Amino acid sequence: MGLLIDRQGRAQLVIVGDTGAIYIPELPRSRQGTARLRGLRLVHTHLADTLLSQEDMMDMLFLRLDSVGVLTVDEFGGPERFQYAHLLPSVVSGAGAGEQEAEQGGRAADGEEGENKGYRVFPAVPWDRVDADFNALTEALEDEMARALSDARVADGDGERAVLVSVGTQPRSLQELYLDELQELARTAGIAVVGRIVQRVPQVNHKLILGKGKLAELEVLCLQGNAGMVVFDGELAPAQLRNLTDATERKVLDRTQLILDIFAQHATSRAGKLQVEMAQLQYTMPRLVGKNRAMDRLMGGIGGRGPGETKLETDRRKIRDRISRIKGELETLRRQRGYARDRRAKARVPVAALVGYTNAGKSTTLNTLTHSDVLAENKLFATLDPTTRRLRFPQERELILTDTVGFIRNLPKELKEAFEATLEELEAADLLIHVADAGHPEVERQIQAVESILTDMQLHEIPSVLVLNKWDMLDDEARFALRQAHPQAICICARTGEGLDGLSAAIISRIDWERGMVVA
Ligand SMILES: Nc1nc2c(ncn2[C@@H]2O[C@H](COP(=O)(O)OP(=O)(O)OP(=O)(O)O)[C@@H](O)[C@H]2O)c(=O)[nH]1
Ligand SMILES: [Mg+2]
Repeated sequence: MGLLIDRQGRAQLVIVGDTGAIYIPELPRSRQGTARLRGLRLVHTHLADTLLSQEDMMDMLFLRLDSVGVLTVDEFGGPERFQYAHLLPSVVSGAGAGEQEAEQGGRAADGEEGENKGYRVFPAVPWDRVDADFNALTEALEDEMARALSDARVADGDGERAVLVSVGTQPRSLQELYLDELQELARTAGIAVVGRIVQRVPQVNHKLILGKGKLAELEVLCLQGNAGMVVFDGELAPAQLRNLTDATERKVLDRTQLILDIFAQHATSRAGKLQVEMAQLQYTMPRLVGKNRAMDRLMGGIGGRGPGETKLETDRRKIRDRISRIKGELETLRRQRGYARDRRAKARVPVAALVGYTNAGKSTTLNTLTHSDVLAENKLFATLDPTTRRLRFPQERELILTDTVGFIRNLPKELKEAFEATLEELEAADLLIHVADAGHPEVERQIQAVESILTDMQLHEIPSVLVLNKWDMLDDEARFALRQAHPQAICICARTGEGLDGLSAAIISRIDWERGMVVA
């Protein structure tokens, strides 16, 4: 038997179960999102002499109960011992706090094992010696939660707050690296990350991705960091997105949606906006079934970016129409760009294109080389539209330098298609200047990712120069190692302009100025 008791001490619900369990019906959604407790505590009986179980803890977590208590019953139905537990307001630090398996009933009572899971379990006492003021306890808890919350607000502004999750078959260390990148993406999108979960599994659970234990851990992190959003690394299938949204009662995003969101924020030109809208529509359409609050965001939530809220109500047919109209318009823009390219080709002005991982310093390099003022900032995908500048060398030599959208590993397929027109600029290039961020811990992996994308796009035959940028961030040892690994590379500091003479010389020497073509 179980009672759900409100803060005035009134029983709101009486639940009668069988010998093994009670089933708590779906409760109305909690007030004011995630910061507060539900205002109900559960007291229930265990017919055997077992104390609070893992199941009880999960109920407390998922329902955000003020507390959960158990009363054990002897063979004659008389009360014996009472034990209770409540959630902890402190922010659980670090990921993977709970690798522990589900505990069996009774064990939770011993020791403070629950501490790092975000709840506290009190020792059992005889039922007539219970001495706890549940209201005072709850009040103190909510106070502390509110305080932790406002501290966090001060620390990271008022953006949305999210917990990042990676579940996969890859080694944990690799998943951590991917999460680092996801965290950078989140930062760029204006989302504060309040927790991370990494789990290595032999096989990913198709329905929910996360097992029940991890889902509980996620709930703890969200609750304590007051996160209204969960971001998964990788792509979620439509059904997974729905299941996770239901299970967590929070907005659920995957990496692709996050990238699309950033693109939507950064798109400025007509073509850029259309391309992003098309990618969003293509990715969103199969995910439109059912109610998913992630769509609020995806479909133009904050600040009205993206295709806009009203489109949410439109049916698939309209979306399909919209996609084909956008395709038409993009085709026109693409043709116009083609003409411009043809003119340049006729004039025999050689073209060099800056390519590279996002945030490597492509725009900064363009700025310093051509004394321009293109937007360069410490954000991923700051540049979406190709920008061209003329670059003059001595002896009347001149070339066109193009800045392009950055690459990222596992570039979502929808984006690749949508940005085809932009990336077409690259096909016409005589020389690719591959800018890499030498100061990034993952520089080698990023260089490889860029090279494999170039191969994918069949651009690997275009001559290229590797540029190791942000050289200023390295110590001598790191410089030596990188030089060894890439003897042909040109080391520069685009911010100060150091090494750019070397880059100019390399560009000049790679281009056949008589024919406007590159020396093979
Ligand atoms: N320390 C250091 N930072 C640099 C250097 N060059 C660029 N940066 C910084 O790196 C960040 C990214 O530079 P961008 O030029 O915007 O990079 P990008 O490759 O155009 O990036 P996206 O367009 O976002 O893909 C900025 O904060 C720059 O100030 C450098 O030589 N040294
Ligand atoms: Mg840029």
